[in-house]
Parts: sequence; C-alpha cells; structure tokens
Amino acid sequence: MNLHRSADVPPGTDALLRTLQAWVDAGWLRAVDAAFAGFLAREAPDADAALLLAAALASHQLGRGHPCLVLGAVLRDPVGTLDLPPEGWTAEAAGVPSAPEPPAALLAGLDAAGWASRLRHPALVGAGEGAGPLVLEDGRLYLRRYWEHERVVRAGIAARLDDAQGPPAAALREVLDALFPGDAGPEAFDWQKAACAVAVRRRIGVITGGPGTGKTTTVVKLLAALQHLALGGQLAGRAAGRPLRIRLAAPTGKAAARLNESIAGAVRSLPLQALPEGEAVRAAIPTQVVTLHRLLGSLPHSRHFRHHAGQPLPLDVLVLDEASMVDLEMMAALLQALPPAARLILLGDKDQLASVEAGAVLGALCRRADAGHYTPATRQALAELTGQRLPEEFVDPQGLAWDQAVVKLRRSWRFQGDSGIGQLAEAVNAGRAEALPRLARRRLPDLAFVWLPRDPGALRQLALHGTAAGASTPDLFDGPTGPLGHAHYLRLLQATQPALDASPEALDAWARGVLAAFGEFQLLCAVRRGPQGVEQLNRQVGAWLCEAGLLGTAQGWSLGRPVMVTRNDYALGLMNGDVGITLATPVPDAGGELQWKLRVAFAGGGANQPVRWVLPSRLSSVETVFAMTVHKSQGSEFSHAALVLPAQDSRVLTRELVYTGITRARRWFTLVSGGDERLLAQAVSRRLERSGGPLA
Ligand SMILES: Nc1ncnc2c1ncn2[C@@H]1O[C@H](COP(=O)(O)OP(=O)(O)OP(=O)(O)O)[C@@H](O)[C@H]1O
Repeated sequence: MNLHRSADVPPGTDALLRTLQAWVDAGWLRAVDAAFAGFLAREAPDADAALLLAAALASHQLGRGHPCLVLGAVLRDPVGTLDLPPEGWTAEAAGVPSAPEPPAALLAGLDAAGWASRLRHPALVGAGEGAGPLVLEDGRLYLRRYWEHERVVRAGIAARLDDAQGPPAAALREVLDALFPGDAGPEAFDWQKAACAVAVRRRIGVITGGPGTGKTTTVVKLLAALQHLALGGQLAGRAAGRPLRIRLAAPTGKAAARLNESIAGAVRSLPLQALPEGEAVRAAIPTQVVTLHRLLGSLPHSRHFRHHAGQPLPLDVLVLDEASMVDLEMMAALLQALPPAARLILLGDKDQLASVEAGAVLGALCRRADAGHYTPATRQALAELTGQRLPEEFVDPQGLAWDQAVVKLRRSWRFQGDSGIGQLAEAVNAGRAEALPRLARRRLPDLAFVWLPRDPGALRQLALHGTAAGASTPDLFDGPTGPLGHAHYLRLLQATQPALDASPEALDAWARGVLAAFGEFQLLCAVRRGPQGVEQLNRQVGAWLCEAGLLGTAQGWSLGRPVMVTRNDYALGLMNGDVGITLATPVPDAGGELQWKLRVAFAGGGANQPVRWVLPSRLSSVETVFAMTVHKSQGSEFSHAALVLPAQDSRVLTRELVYTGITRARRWFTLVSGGDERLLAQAVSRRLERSGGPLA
C-alpha cells in the first residue's frame, strides 16, 4: 500500500487499519496507537487514510516522549524519526512470519504540504482551539490534550516573564552584595549572583548547571534575598513584616530526599551577618521538600490534582528541583495550579536526559542558555544589581524574553579541575569524543574504564566489589576508602542485623544503614535487553551474589533483594522509582514465638521519617535493582556509579544518556563498555532529538 495518490482516488482506510494491526502484532506500535486510528475511522468514516496514519503515528510518538508528530521530519527520515521498524527488530524474535510493510513505504512520494492538506477534517483536526481530537499547527500534529498542555505552559511562562514589578534596584543590590560578600575580582563574573538578580526580578527564574555548580547554594541565597525584601516591605503589593510562603518540590521521592539533605546545609551556612534581620530571614526559609505529586495533591486513579486553577496552591514562591525530569503534562498541571502572583524557580541540569514522558520543558527553556543571549537592557540591569560586567560574548540584542530569565552556572565546585568525573562529564557534554581515550589512559583516581571484550571477568568483580581488578587499568582506584560494590551492603546487612527482640527503632536504624550502604553503588544500564541490558545484568548479578553466599536466591524474594517500584501505589504511599531493600522483621508465629519474616524497607520521606516496612506480597509492581536504567537513575546520586554500555551501537546511546550516567557519580565513576572506544565515541557524538516542545 502506498498513500501517495491523486486527490480523486478514495483512501484505503481498511487497508491502512490492517497495516496498523500488523504493526501492533509485530510489536512496532502500541495497541492504543492503532486503536486510536480505528476510533477516528469509526467516528468519521470519510477520514483519509493519510490522516489515520498520522494519528496513529502521533500517538506512537507520544509514547516515545515526543508531544507531536513533525510531518517534515517523518518524511525526511521515517525510520530514524519514528524508530520504525524498531532498531534491532527481527521477525523471528517478534514471533511473526515476516516484517510488515514499514511506514517509509506508505509515505513514499508524499510531501509535507500534501500530507498536511490531507489532514484537514472538520470533525477530527483543528488548527487551534476547538473540540476535535487532533490539532495541526505549523506542520506538527498533536493529540489535542498535548497541544493544550503546550499552550498552558507557554502562556504560564510568558505571563511570568515581565520584570516591571521587580523590587527597587538599590534594595536588591544591597542584599545581593550582602549574600555574595567575596569580591570575585574585576574580570571574574559570578553567575550565581547574576542568577539571583535575574530570578528576583521576575515571577519565573531558571537556574541550570551541571553537578555541583551551586544550584542549591544559589537558590537558597535567592530565597534569602526574597525573604529579606519581603520582610522589609520591598516587594510590590506586600506589606512589610510578612514572610513569603515558600515551598520546595522535586519530581520524585528520591530527588526530594536528596534536596532535603543538601538544602538544610545550605540554609545553615548562609552568610547573613551583614543583614540586620539575618536570623529572621534564615528562619523563614523552609528545608522540607515534597514531591510534585504530593504538592499538587494527586487524586487516586485520576490524572487530576486537588490543586488547579480554581483551587490554586497556597504559596508565594515555588522552587522545583530536577526540573529536567518534569514532563509537559505535569508542568502544565503545575502552572495551572500556581497562583498568578506566585514565583516559580526551576532548577535542573539542561544537558541531562529529559523526562521519558512527552515534552522536555526545562530543555526547551534552556536551549540557548550556553550562549546567554542577554539583551543590552539585561546587561545594564545586571551591572546595576550585581556590580558586575557581563562579558560581551553573552550579549545578544535579539535575545528573546525567556532567555533573560535563564542563567547557566558554569563552574563546578564539587569537581575541581583535576577531577576525572568532572573532566569526563565536560568532554562528553561538549561532544569531544577524541578526549575520551586520553582520559581513559590517564588513570585518574576517580575514574575507571572496563572494556569487556578485553576483560570479560571484570564485570563480576566490579558488581560485587566495586573495583575491576584485572581490568585494563589494574590499579583502578587509589586511597584507603575505595569504591564499593554490592557485596558491601549485603555484608553490612548481615553484620548489623539486630536480635529477634530488637525494638522498632533498632530495626529502623538497621534498615536506614542498609539503605544508605546500598546507595553507595549502582550499576546503570543504557538498554533493557541484551547481554549488557538491565534485565540480564540483574539476573547475572543476583546469581554472582548467590554464588558468593551473600544472597539466598537469585530469583524471587530473599533477604537483601533490592527492588524498585515501577508504578505509583497511592495506597502504600510508594512512588514509581522508590527503592527498597528486602529485610526482615520479627513476627510471632502461631505459638507466640518470634520469627523473622521478610519485609521490604523503604526510606521514609524525610531524614527523620520512620522507615516504611511493606510485605513483599503487597508489592505488585517492582523489579530487582542491582542494575537500573540510566533513565530511572535520574534524580539520584551514588558514591560510585558504573555505567554499562552494550556491545552494539544503537540510537538510544546518546550524549545525554552518557552524560546523565556519569553525573550520577559523586566520588567514583566506572565506564563499562561491551564494545570498544569507537562505540563510546559514536554515542557521545549522537544527540537526543525531541520534536516540538513548548517553546519550539
Ligand atoms: N560560590 C561557591 N563558593 C564555594 N563553594 C561553593 C560555591 N557554590 C557552591 N559551593 C559548594 O559546592 C558544593 C555543591 O554545591 P550545590 O550543592 O549548591 O550544587 P548543586 O548544583 O545544587 O549540586 P547537585 O549537582 O547536587 O544538584 C557544595 O559543597 C557547596 O557548598
């Protein structure tokens, strides 16, 4: 079947629906994608087959994290844009006799204008506001809901960009000088101070930066500046003495817990001596971080939240950390629930992988952040407010309104110049593939490389003990406290198990210790399937730990099995991505004798929250997590992270993926490659493509 036809030939709707079903049978499309096209065909029997195909493909793209179908991109490169046939697909593995006719064959001969003209249908496709299930705008086909989300996000951001209501310049200058007492020198430009100035003046501010660039430190100073101005009556429309209601949120429980840890320290060390009511300011900065779902008030079995435009959030300032993980739908829900006068501060690393769900909002906002694009007016304002001269290369008279609200922090305070992790992350992020073999050869103390074809035994050693003795770099890590592997938390589990009559507090302390030890090390996988995929690696590591006598069984529940929740469970209060460890608690048997019974321990939300103990049988959606995908690791950090790349190159191996994997490591990073140096170079050269986006 080919959809290219002269305008008077009737469209082959039935044939198309049969083809879509064949794609579903082959595992190319989700059943929902084909069902959507089928539904439209029933609703509008006169719909063109080219429309039904576009609808199914728009739904398919949504499933892959793209909020719309870009017609031109699909026609230019159907296989790459749609991943159809999926990379590595074989009829044999899919259990079908042969490959169905691919989208490329159906689309041959169509051009974007011709396709767009065949998408016109009064009941099904609108050009903007309306009721049809699809929207076509600038050659992009959206499912209406996602078009709405983009509109809400775009409008919500635009409404907050205005800086006319900013606080008086003199008051702002004074507080910024107090919060940034060090004189960086006439040549140096302190981006942290600039970020505070930029974000105080508007109701939206975006602070992006790599690991350890001071996002938390900066946002705490920003909050201090805001509270100081609020208490002093310097914020428009607010009486003096009334502190702002500030809330802190993150997209996942893991990310919230991490910010919880770092924010308290940053608040404690705020330099407030120079402010007359410094301690009142400190006391008015919260340190409790909640998940975005909890903040918005998720309603069980519903996409809706307790807070929305009609029931806005009771707050004046919201800080959202790890904003790169927030998808379009969630960002739209948040912007709708935010009172118009409230400020939104987004923190995140724009270079990380975006949310797997559709729509990378932070990435879109920060697309131009590397080069700044600040207007001369912004430069002037920065000079007045911070006493610093913005270097010429960041000035652009054509800068867009939202460029002015974004600041990229450029200096890592965690990784000093000689840090291997810092250098590797920077080289990968800049796409400097040629620098990687040099870094591998330099034997930096925090970096190790394992090439599996040369050293197949190294993975076992690494997974268990954290080092890969016998690998191409024999003396992998120096220092008395080297990187750990999974054997560490299992030994600690055994060594610190309390007595049968232990108190609940002692059991909680045991669980906290084991959970913390587990967080010392994580294997990260780029792919799910294949010998270096997360599924196989989990089985393999389980088997190795059994052999080593550290785990009872490699399959099913046993003491020490780490699991990750894969679906939100509101009844249990567990969220997708939460990690627990199978431990045991004493339970009386029929005769009243205490016996150990397996329970999975999950860290309670905050530092002092009690551990949650859950019966394994109540956990319906969990998977073993000796290894996790890089996607799932976002928002988490580990003392030692080991990224395992497969033997074969694939489209999913991108610069963003490798960078995200590296930046999960705090102290040690090991790169394990099933292939050779070339594979790594290819991955680093490949960029992640996202279509559409709220600011496209
Ligand atoms: N201007 C600075 N001068 C000195 N040290 C700093 C400065 N900014 C940040 N730091 C230190 O660098 C470390 C990392 O800072 P911070 O936690 O704020 O970074 P981050 O970007 O939030 O990190 P993460 O990647 O964990 O999100 C902290 O120990 C902090 O005290």
